[in-house]
Amino acid sequence: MGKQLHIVMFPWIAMGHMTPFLHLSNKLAERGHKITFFLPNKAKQQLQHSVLYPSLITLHPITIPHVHPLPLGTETASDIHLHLTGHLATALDLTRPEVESLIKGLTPKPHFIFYDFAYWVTEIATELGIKSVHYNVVCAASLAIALVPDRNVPRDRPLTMEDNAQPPPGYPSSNVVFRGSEARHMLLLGMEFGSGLTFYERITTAMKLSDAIAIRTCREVEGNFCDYMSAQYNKPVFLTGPVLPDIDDNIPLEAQWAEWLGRFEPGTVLFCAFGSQFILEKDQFQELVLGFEMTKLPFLLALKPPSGCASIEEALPEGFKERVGERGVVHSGWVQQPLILAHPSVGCFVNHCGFGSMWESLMAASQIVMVPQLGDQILNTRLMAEELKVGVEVEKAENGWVSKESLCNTINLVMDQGSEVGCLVRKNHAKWRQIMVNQGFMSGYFDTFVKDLEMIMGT
Ligand SMILES: O=c1ccn([C@@H]2O[C@H](COP(=O)(O)OP(=O)(O)O[C@H]3OC[C@@H](O)[C@H](O)[C@H]3O)[C@@H](O)[C@H]2O)c(=O)[nH]1
Repeated sequence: MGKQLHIVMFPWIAMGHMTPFLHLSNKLAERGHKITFFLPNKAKQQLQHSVLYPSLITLHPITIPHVHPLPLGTETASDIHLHLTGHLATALDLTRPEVESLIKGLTPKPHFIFYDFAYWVTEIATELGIKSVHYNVVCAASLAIALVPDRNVPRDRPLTMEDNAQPPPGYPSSNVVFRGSEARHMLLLGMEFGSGLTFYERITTAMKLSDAIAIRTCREVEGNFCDYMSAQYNKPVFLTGPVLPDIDDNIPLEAQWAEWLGRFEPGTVLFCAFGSQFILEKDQFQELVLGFEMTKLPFLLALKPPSGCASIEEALPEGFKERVGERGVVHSGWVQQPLILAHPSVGCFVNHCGFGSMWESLMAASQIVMVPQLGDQILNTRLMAEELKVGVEVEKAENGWVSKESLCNTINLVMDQGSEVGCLVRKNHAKWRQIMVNQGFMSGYFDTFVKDLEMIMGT
């Protein structure tokens, strides 16, 4: 090993950001590097068990100040409704004095600070002679389409749908784009996100001030978007690869799922999960579960209770349980998604194409059906469905509604052994999976990433 690096991690205070930053920390610690990770206290309790190298990784709690109108005790994005998130960014900015004094007190002096939303840590880093790396946990395509200097986001008026209709000049794809009313997902760019600055200003400033941009992706999948980012910001773009946690052979799949999945033939079960964040509306939730019922295939759905419902039971359509019997399970708790995907009975993964699930679906053997909900998930889906052609996106109505027929037809299309589309995505998926599971693929990315860091350390 070369020199031991000391790296400060300071991700945006949302589980979808802190978790991949911690996966990255584990990979760096695996190679002997030291990590100091700043995060709110509750998140520390939740993530502590995922620290694989406690002697090298220190989770350091920081206090999130109270900001009106956030509920008292708010610490992360999971504590609040999406529309309040901008105020949480104000709270993040108010941690600056604490973060600054913590960084100044660290020994040995850190070599790097990895951050994403806290653009101001770059000023602290520069003053102390520390390099700053803007680490991105979403696909390069979503950065390239939305968060580059050449995107025109007016300051003097609200952003409109027309502003969002076209990708920025030189954007390298006509497939990985928003279509029609999906452009509404870009309206966030012009919204205030923390006191006195928009989301667009926050993130583009954060990237401009960095010594390097790092992205959790790989060149094989997103090389053209990474090159575009590098040209837009005129700085190096380092890739970590997907950084998926290794499956721990000592932790088996929970017995209830192993037993239930074991009842079915290989490749016949539908598994569905929509990530850690998104909550469906009740009518859409019911429509989707009816779509699974229509397929006549066995299914395991790991879904949160829909909006306004305290439990899954109360949300299920009338007579649903009696009709599907033992063939279908709708579960509201957390399941071990990677282990379920590795089970031979699972034949199709219906998912929201969050960035973590996207990589996990590529690594799994099952067919892929995608129902994206949020902006970056739509672009991930287009990458998978239109560029790599490894899965199929369920067709939505213009207002975003997914009908049970549309879901059922898409699942049947990929599950039908004789279907042309099913065969094509199966073949392409097998090819990509082969590349990704190849020993050395992930570790090769990581070795290069560490070399990249060492290279800029001396500059
Ligand atoms: O029941 C579950 C659900 C999810 N998971 C795991 O939780 C992770 C979910 O991460 P995803 O990135 O797919 O989705 P999330 O919705 O949680 O993430 C969020 O941040 C990343 C963005 O790309 C997403 O758009 C955003 O929603 C996956 O690693 C998945 O394996 C479980 O282990 N069990």
